[in-house]
Amino acid sequence: MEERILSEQATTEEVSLEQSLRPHSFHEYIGQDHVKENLKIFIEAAKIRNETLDHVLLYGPPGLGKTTLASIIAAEMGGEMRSTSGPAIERPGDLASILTTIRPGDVLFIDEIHRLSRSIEEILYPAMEDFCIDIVVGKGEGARSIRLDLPPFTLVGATTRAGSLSAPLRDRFGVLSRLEYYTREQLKQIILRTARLLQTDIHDDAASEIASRSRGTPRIANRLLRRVRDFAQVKGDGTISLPLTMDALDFMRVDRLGLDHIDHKLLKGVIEKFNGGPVGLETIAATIGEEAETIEDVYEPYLLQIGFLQRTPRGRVATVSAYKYFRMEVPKR
Ligand SMILES: Nc1ncnc2c1ncn2[C@@H]1O[C@H](COP(=O)(O)OP(=O)(O)OP(=O)(O)O)[C@@H](O)[C@H]1O
Repeated sequence: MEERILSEQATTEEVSLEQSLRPHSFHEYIGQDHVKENLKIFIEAAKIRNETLDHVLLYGPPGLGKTTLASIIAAEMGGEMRSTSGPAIERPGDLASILTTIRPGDVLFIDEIHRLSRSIEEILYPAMEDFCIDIVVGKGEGARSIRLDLPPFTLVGATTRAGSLSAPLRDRFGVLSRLEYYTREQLKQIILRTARLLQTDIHDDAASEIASRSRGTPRIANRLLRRVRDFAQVKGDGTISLPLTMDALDFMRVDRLGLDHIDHKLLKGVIEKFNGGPVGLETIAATIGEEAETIEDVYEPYLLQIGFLQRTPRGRVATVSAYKYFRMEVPKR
């Protein structure tokens, strides 16, 4: 997959930067009101009962703030967050060594939890239900299983694919919260907040423009803001104005809806080569030279969200809105 300014995934350089931009409380965390209000009630109830919060599964596209929310949950519960991810836990020992460092009230955050192997999942079940794990020590005939008690903790799992989670694992979460794409106004607030933290002057209309092109995703909003800030520093006086923002984003080939050349290629491919569809995912993948899975996970969700593409049992279909956006004549179907 080629480097993409609009990628929802964090780049290596962004990981530590994002840490410093992360909101630390529900108050600072913009949007996702429904999820926040629910969590606040559950956290308060758990505190009244002097218990840990039930395990939480956060799901939704990348970059919408799942890790941030997990760290806020930990802070609100007065614990620490230990982070790991599905692919990082290869052997039972990997999981056991994290679980045994947990202290009462901590949050164990497992990103990409749908990628845990079955054998690891099975160790997790008693850990989630009864706060204990069974580990095998020794080998061969001398091997025996010992039970270790764990302090009460909250598991926060994050996934972009809730449907890929096994049913027994999904059933062990007491709270399931779906994160939604952010509105333009919410993204604008996030951009203004980040600009303040980066000590950058930005005009209100410029923040709105970046918000419109951020695909409903805070990670992209913050990234575009930083790139536009580079332009402002090199080509202007450091202040982010609307004309400068438009020039910078056009130069980066991010259009007014936050679509780039790959989205254009995909949509125009469906329209021009397949008369608007329906066309199968594999065929689209072959036409634009991307993996089917990448299209499904990375490119398509936003195009579905803005109503440019539809999923039908016979394949993907370009909508009338997509035709109109590209000023193309809508065929009679
Ligand atoms: N609601 C929000 N308010 C302000 N900033 C946010 C919000 N949500 C996310 N951000 C910012 O967006 C960036 C990405 O968020 P985060 O890492 O939590 O996303 P994520 O959903 O966990 O992504 P991934 O699953 O790909 O790791 C962070 O730097 C954070 O500062």
